[in-house]
Amino acid sequence: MTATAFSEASTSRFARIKEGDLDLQLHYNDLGEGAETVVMLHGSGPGASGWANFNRNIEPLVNAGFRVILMDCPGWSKSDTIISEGSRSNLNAQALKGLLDVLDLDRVHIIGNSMGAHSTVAFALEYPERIGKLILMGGGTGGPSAFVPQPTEGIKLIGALYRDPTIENLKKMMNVFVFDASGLTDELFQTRLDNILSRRDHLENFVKSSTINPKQFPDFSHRLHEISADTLLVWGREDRFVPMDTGLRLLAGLPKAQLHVFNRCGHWAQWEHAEKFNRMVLDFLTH
Ligand SMILES: O=C(O)CCC(=O)/C=C/C=C(\O)C(=O)O
Repeated sequence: MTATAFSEASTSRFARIKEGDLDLQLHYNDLGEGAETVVMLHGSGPGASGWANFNRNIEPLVNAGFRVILMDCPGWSKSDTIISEGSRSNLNAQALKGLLDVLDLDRVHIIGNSMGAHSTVAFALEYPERIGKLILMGGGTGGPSAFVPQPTEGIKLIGALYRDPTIENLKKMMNVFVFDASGLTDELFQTRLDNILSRRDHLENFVKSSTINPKQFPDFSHRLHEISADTLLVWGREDRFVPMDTGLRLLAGLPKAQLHVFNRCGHWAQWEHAEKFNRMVLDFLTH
């Protein structure tokens, strides 16, 4: 399959999941065919989606013979909206379990970005028999940084954009996402703003959730030793959303972890350093 052979629209799918107390329609993109499947979980910014976060990372995996599933978490993109009163990491993990059951997938590799990485750790703790290898970028535990005041400037900008979704606030947030903002095009800003404004219910419910429970992503540090999966941690040295020392804590706590830190890189390592990131991921998954 080549880069032009698939698009968001042609790979867009919906599934009804019933998992515990969740009864939701989830949106996902389904690409490629292969005995092994890689699930990608996006971050928590307004307008995020599997496609928005990972569109630079799908093709090499599909070409290498993996099936790729991009799950849009409850409350994002074309998935049903939700108010999260407890741990959003566990809520997303529960939703993923439901989706894997519907798709009849026993065991998957997971790539999680930020909130997606927090959710991957929750999934690995809840359903250890369902995971292969893990790749965590800019997240994995909601624990505090030892060095950077919290909430970080990036997380504050996410909150401002949720409350007031203007192009100005979007640009402020996205300029902090990356180390080098020159790659952010007007088209990218506009696509993201369209995503944001198309689901006001998601924005309102995110703000409600954060008001009910400001700690949506619990600190899993004390349970990291339970995860026996091979894990690749990837961080941007200049991450202004989830600071790099969080990656060091994951490295210390996860028994089979290795860490790669990109310099000249913000919170979106998979986008800013896509080529090298893709090579590293393929090497990690196939050896
Ligand atoms: O609050 C946290 O720890 C997670 C923040 C987070 O998930 C931010 C992600 C941002 C994106 O990658 C995005 O919106 O595309």
